[in-house]
This record gives sequence, C-alpha cells and structure tokens, in this order.
Amino acid sequence: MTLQLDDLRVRRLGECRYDSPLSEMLTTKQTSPHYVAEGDRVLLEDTVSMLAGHDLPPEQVPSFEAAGPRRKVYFDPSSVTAGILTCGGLCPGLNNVIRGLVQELAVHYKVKRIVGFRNGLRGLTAEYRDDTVELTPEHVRDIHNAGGTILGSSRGNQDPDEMVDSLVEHGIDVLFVIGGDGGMRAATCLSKAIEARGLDIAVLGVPKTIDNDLPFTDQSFGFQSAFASAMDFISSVSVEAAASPNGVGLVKLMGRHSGFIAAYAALAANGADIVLIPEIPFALDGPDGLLAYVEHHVREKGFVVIVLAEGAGQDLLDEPGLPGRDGLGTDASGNVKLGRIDDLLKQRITDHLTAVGLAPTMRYIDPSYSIRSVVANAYDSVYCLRLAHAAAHAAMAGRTEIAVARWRRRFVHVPLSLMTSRRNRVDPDGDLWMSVLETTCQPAEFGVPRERRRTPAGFC
Ligand SMILES: Nc1ncnc2c1ncn2[C@@H]1O[C@H](COP(=O)(O)OP(=O)(O)O)[C@@H](O)[C@H]1O
Ligand SMILES: O=P(O)(O)OC[C@H]1O[C@](O)(COP(=O)(O)O)[C@@H](O)[C@@H]1O
Ligand SMILES: [Mg+2]
Repeated sequence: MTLQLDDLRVRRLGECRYDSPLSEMLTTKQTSPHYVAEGDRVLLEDTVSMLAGHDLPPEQVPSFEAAGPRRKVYFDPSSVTAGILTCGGLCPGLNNVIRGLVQELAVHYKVKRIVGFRNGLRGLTAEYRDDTVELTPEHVRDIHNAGGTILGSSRGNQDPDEMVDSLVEHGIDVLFVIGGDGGMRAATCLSKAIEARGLDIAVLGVPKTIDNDLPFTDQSFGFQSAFASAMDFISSVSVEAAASPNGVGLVKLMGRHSGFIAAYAALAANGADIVLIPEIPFALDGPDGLLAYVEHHVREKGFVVIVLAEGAGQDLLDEPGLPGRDGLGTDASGNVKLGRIDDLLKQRITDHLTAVGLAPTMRYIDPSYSIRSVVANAYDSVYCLRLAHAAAHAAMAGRTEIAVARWRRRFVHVPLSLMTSRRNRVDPDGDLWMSVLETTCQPAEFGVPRERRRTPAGFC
C-alpha cells in the first residue's frame, strides 16, 4: 500500500475560534531541529531515495500533521468535560498517561470536569456507565508510582451506540482511549457512531502496546520498561543454564504477532544464543533445524539460552496430534488464542538432547505478566507525559479520530484508520534483526521448507 498525503489528513470538528491558554508561549515559535511549528508537517519517510521516489513537490509529499499546542482551540476550555479510559492488556506507563492528561487538561486548559470510565470500554456500557471516577490533579498526583492502571481495563466487545449514549449522558466533549490495536479499532467505531449522530465529541487515541505492534510510532510507550524487565529474566536464565549440566535456558516472552520484545530484550541482555520470533518461521528437524543447532551449541559451549516470543513457530502446532492454532478460538476481544509453543519446544529439545546422550537441565521462565505490570522507567515516564500533552492539545484543537504518536522523534497526529491498517512487525530484512543475528550468531533461518518461507516485509 502506497500512502498519499490525503491518507494522512486529520479530521477536525470545526474551526478553532477560542484563544488557547498557551497561545502566548507560541507567538515566537518556529520550526527548528527541536520543534515543529503549527502548520508545518512531519515527513512520513526519511531517506533521500524514498523522497526522490515520489517525484513530488515538498508540500505534496506524504507527511503527518505535527502535534502540539495551537494558538486557537476549538472547544471553550472552561466548558469542556473530558473522559478517559484504558483498555486491553496492561502496559507500563498507563497511569503516567492518565496523570499527564489530567494535569494538562485541569491545570493549563482548566477544563470543567474529567471523568474516568472504569474497566475499559465496558465502562461505557449501560450497565457500568455510572460507575465512574472523578479525576482531579490531587487524585492522580501519585499514580505514576504504580504499574497497571487506576481505571482498570478489560477485553470484550461493546455496542457503539450504547457507548455513545454513555458519552452523551455524561456530557463528554472529548474522549481519550488509551488502548492497543483493538482499542484503536473501538475508538474508530465510536467516532463513526458519534459522527453518524451529528454529535460534537472528539475521540483521541493514545496507542499502548508492549508488543510494539502498532504502526507509525517509533516505539510504543512502556515498551522500553517492559523489555528492560525481560532482560533481567534472560540474565537469570543464562546464569542458571551456564551452571547446569547441558543447561537449556528458555525464556518465553509476550509477542503475539511481533517479536520486538524478544529481539530487544535479547539484545539488551546480550546473552541469548537463539531468538525465535513470529516473523521468522523455523523448522525443528533436519540437519539445519533448530534441534540440531541446539545440540551443536550444547556440545560446544555446554549450555544454550533461547529467547522465545509466544507467537513464534505457531505453524509447528498444526501438525497432527498437536493443539493447532486454529482450534483454540479467540479471546473476548477477538484476538486469536495461541498454542503453547514453549511446551512443544521444552519437550522436543529434552527428547532430542536425551536421545543424543546430552540429557539437559531445563531452566524455563515465563515472565509475561511480570514485565508488563512494572512501573514505567524514567524514559517511558517522560514519553508518556509528552504523549499525554500532545493528546490534550489535539483534543482541545478539535482533532478527532486520530491517535497521537512519535514518529521519527517528532510528535504527530495519525488518523485512526492508519493506526489499524497494518501491524508493526520485525522486518527480517531490517537492521534490528540483523543486529540480533550479529549478536546471537544464530543462522538466518533454521531449515525452513520452501512453502513455509516468510514473505518479504514492505514499508507501508
Ligand atoms: N474491530 C473492533 N471493533 C470494535 N471494538 C473492538 C475491535 N477490536 C477490539 N475492540 C475492542 O477494543 C477493546 C480492546 O481490545 P483488545 O484487543 O482487548 O486490546 P488492545 O486494545 O490492547 O488491542 C476491547 O474491549 C475490544 O472489544
Ligand atoms: O492474557 P491477556 O491479558 O489476554 O494478555 C496477553 C496478550 O497481551 C499482549 O501483551 C498484547 O496485548 P494488547 O494488544 O492488549 O496490548 C500479548 O502479547 C499477549 O498475548
Ligand atoms: Mg491488541
């Protein structure tokens, strides 16, 4: 899919007619390496060859609207009621985003009221719509010191019209949905339902995912805290494996469709011998297969450390007698439930090494929930705060059906339709995976038959 400038345009509720409380601060601002002035845009692509490929004048090259405060805003701040909810899986930094939104809206824009809806989109159903939290700067002052979300979260589908009724009942003018790909889809549906009823409510997405699988965002918030935490588990398993006869250290990490956590945590720990991710199929058997490589490694080095993303090798579970991925159904939000590739690997590695006289000591850790429930680190705390500021500014300026994101280190507005148009995945031909191969020294592929080979990744 080739993106055009028009695909990146942002929907606005109307003309900005009110002076922003931040307008004075903006009078002398100009674009610089550290600031994008109102009206300037951020390029989608950043290489000379990509730009040259368009053969377009600069103003027609695909670009994002820059985030940030505007001199004029759409809503009269003092009459605004804002709503906030968090949905989907947990992620470090959710409380930091909530806190940042509440502070920016209350302190600078002096909005009338901020309502927190509990337990994700379920909080917008008729049954739960009155179970809300009044969010004030005092209430959120210390929440960034805890992981999780003070608002709670959930999975599961809700009726868009019922959710719009809840927004109307609470007099919500701007709603912030802090969620992953599912949350961004839900926000899109909600936006469409609002538009169909001719209502003046802005819907803003703040993308969250520890899988880092949302597109058009350099790295999602909380991701760094999560992989830093995962790094410690890889280090522990490495110590255990190295100290055990024929030690096999296996760490399973989240990553349903994208192996970013596995790749970054392995690079950070710098002690993994093998990294397995969903993007790169692998074979177990045969001279070039994973089992032969594990055996070779244990013989040569005495132990082996494997970092496994939960979505890796799912096709291996389709073999007869195994819990095939299609038979497991979906969770309440429609996400495919994965087969237990970790169980299959533990069994097959143990059987293989035992058969060749290297009976292993298996050291296995699954730190999935531990790494996503940690408190945001210093870097993510700053990132969350700045995303929250960008989201508050966008909402007050009447932008709707967009997410705020950081793209090539600039904060931008991304139409929600684009946020859910593709999945961010590790590019097997990209420099991240090259670094993994350089660090682990594992082969580029473990004997994969032609028909199961990966398809080349493309950029938008
Ligand atoms: N296509 C969709 N349309 C409307 N709502 C959706 C859609 N996909 C997911 N949702 C809702 O968004 C919420 C969050 O989705 P989920 O997949 O659980 O987490 P995440 O937002 O982290 O991806 C859930 O309540 C889910 O029902
Ligand atoms: O057990 P849960 O809560 O369904 O979450 C598990 C899943 O959440 C994830 O972290 C991603 O979820 P989100 O899309 O909600 O961010 C996956 O990696 C993992 O499979
Ligand atoms: Mg999701």
